[in-house]
Amino acid sequence: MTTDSEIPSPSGGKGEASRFFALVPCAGNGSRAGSDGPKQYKALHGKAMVGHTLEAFRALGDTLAGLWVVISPDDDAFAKACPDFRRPNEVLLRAGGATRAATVLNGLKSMLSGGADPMDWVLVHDAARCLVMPAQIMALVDACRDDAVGGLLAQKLPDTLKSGTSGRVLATIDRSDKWLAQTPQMFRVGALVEALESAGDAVTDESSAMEASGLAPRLVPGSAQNFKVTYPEDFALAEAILASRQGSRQTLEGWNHEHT
Ligand SMILES: Nc1ccn([C@@H]2O[C@H](COP(=O)(O)OP(=O)(O)OP(=O)(O)O)[C@@H](O)[C@H]2O)c(=O)n1
Ligand SMILES: C[C@](O)(CO)[C@H](O)COP(=O)(O)O
Repeated sequence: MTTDSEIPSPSGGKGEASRFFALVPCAGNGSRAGSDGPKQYKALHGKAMVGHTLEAFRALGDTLAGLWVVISPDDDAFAKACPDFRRPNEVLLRAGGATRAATVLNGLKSMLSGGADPMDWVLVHDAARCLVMPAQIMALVDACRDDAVGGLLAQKLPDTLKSGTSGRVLATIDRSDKWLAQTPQMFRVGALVEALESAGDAVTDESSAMEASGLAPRLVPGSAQNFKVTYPEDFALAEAILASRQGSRQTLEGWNHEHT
């Protein structure tokens, strides 16, 4: 593993002038969620799940140079779910792949051909992680903008951790160094493309690809509320949390007002 202290700071690129892009993979089927159609289009608290996700990124305003969404080539739901996704810095790409990694890689390559610099940062975030808060995204940006590698939101394990087989416990695992990986995950565009190209389709997140390249991404504490809607019971929980926030958390000012 290469760590921060062993890696030279990026040089030869834009340095301080690097921009920040967000890329939202939105081409999954949601098979574990058991809903009719892809889960990211299910309405929660009056809006499609992906609409809540995009709202959190829009709240960053000028911090983001571009907000990219990658959908399936045959998607017929996004336009109805997010009819206002057409601001000057918003890009919709019909280039979803067979795996999340393929969808992300397709999006990143288009981003590079569309003028992004390899040294620009990209924040990759699941469409299905619709409870992310603008302040959490900014916490990741602030923690990683001077980092040599980049990093991800992640959560320490709140429960005792077991390994098991055939429905029986094998052992209790030391959880002191264990984290649940969340998104956004933030890396330099060029480095992430190279890492995903060599890691292949099997990696389930961007960090895994960077790790396979010998790098050690920074772990930035997220929160339990930034969970990925995955199973049928997750919809009700996400709906209840969105309702409890009463709309104001989706601006940085609103979130700060509520939480300070
Ligand atoms: N080929 C794929 C698979 C997933 N995703 C996206 O990656 C995120 C995380 O994926 P996850 O929810 O785990 O996967 P799904 O394929 O949507 O669900 P499942 O694995 O249950 O089928 C989601 O926003 C999903 O839309 C994608 O863009 N392209
Ligand atoms: C990227 C991710 O959300 C990090 O936890 C997750 O790995 C994607 O979901 P999957 O269940 O691994 O496909």
